[in-house]
Amino acid sequence: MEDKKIESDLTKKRRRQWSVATCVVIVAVFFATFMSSSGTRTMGNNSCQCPLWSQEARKYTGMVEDCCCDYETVDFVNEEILHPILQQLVTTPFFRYFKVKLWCDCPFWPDDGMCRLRDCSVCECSENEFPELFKLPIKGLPSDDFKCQEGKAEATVDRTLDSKAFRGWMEVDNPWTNDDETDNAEMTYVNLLLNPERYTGYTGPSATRIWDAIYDENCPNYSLGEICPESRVLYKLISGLHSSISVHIASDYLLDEAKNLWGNNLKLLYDRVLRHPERVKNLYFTFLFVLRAVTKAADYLEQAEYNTGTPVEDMKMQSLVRQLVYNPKLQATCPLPFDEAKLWQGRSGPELKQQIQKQFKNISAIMDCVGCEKCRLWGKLQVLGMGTALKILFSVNDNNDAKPHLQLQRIEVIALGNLLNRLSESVKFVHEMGVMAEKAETEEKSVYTNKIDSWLSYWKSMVTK
Ligand SMILES: Cc1cc2nc3c(=O)[nH]c(=O)nc-3n(C[C@H](O)[C@H](O)[C@H](O)COP(=O)(O)OP(=O)(O)OC[C@H]3O[C@@H](n4cnc5c(N)ncnc54)[C@H](O)[C@@H]3O)c2cc1C
Repeated sequence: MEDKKIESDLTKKRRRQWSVATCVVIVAVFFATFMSSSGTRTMGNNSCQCPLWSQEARKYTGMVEDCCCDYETVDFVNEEILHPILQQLVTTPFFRYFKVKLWCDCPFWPDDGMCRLRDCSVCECSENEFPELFKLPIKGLPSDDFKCQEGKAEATVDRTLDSKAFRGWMEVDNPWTNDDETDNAEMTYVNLLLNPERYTGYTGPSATRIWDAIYDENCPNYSLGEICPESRVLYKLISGLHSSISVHIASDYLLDEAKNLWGNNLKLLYDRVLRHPERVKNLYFTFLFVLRAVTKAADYLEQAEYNTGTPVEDMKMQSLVRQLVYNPKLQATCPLPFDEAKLWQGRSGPELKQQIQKQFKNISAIMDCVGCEKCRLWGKLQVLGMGTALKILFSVNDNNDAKPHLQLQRIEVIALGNLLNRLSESVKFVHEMGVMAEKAETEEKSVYTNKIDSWLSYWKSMVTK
């Protein structure tokens, strides 16, 4: 009898131990899942293996990889010089009107318009603030073609066309992009100030498909040995742009839809960018790359014709351009943000350039598949800006005969200026809010860890009872 009682006590204790152990395992699995819940695809674990670029270093000090300027200097130069100039520059009439083909003629798959918010649609350009020189009759465009936007008529863009090239500006196609920028058919004018790049609610399989296609396009299963510096540059530019878009979503997020309350979403900033140090590094890299293109084209940009018919604004703008491209502080601290001369040196340089140019062109074609009008606008603008930077850096050498070879279109300069501003904003936001976002994340995790610890202690005490 006594033996049976001891045995049943033991069985009960064992059962209790088993159930506690099972709970501990469940908790541990749950905790491990939580800790590793990045939920995001890094370049290291998808089909295109690029592990060389994801070397972890959580502190952003020293030289920006493949660049000639360190993180501290970039932050200083950006906050002291570039950001204030660029913020003013992009509000001028020259830079705020962008000519773009917004129609959704995706060459790869049917558009699936996944836009959830009205903020997805592009706003109309107001007639009276549009520079006179831009105004030309509408040419053969259906005004009621809303098939690729969620918004109603009031959310559509101004269809006024600009078939007249600005004085002093070339009508040349950008070899790095898919759209023919000299073709004014189906082009639309957009006031960028009315259409800020921010959270739009564009998410899910449609958005993922675009990013997947972009990465698959430019990083197609390179084995380790096949990764050349040029392909690495292209990957980093795309990743840096992706980081910048994510930063803008995080910095201007719809916190409360009912109250239409917009603000910072630091959790999103952490999850999508900060917790992946290589994405932050690629953002800085992309910023320096585009900055190098702008300073390399300094003479061209300084001498270009910026007449928009608003003399006071135009003079102010020209002065801002000079301050940007010939800035003595910038020249003293970061004279060569990126050294493009190191690329295309191998014997297969020309073929490689052609191949990478083709890849970038395809990436630019994918922009027509972005299922949210506003995202498509900024995607196209920034890809054109990037294409312009590539054109400046890789079509023109540093010899004295360089100038005659560089031919830029007005919209290329507008895209380049706006892209640099977007990247400058992202770098500033990451620098200013990064520490706070990381701290908030650590605190949240420690609250969670404490909860789990006390839970574990409770169960342990149950076992030993
Ligand atoms: C061209 C374009 C413009 C867009 N513009 C906007 C916009 O203005 N507003 C808006 O709200 N949404 C915009 N989106 C959608 C937005 O970028 C995201 O796709 C969406 O918010 C869903 O995010 P996600 O967390 O699923 O990850 P996504 O940002 O969609 O990323 C997809 C995958 O790519 C990888 N990845 C993420 N970031 C990087 C990086 N920096 N480098 C390398 N790999 C990375 C990750 O593995 C991730 O899972 C745009 C999308 C595209 C394609």
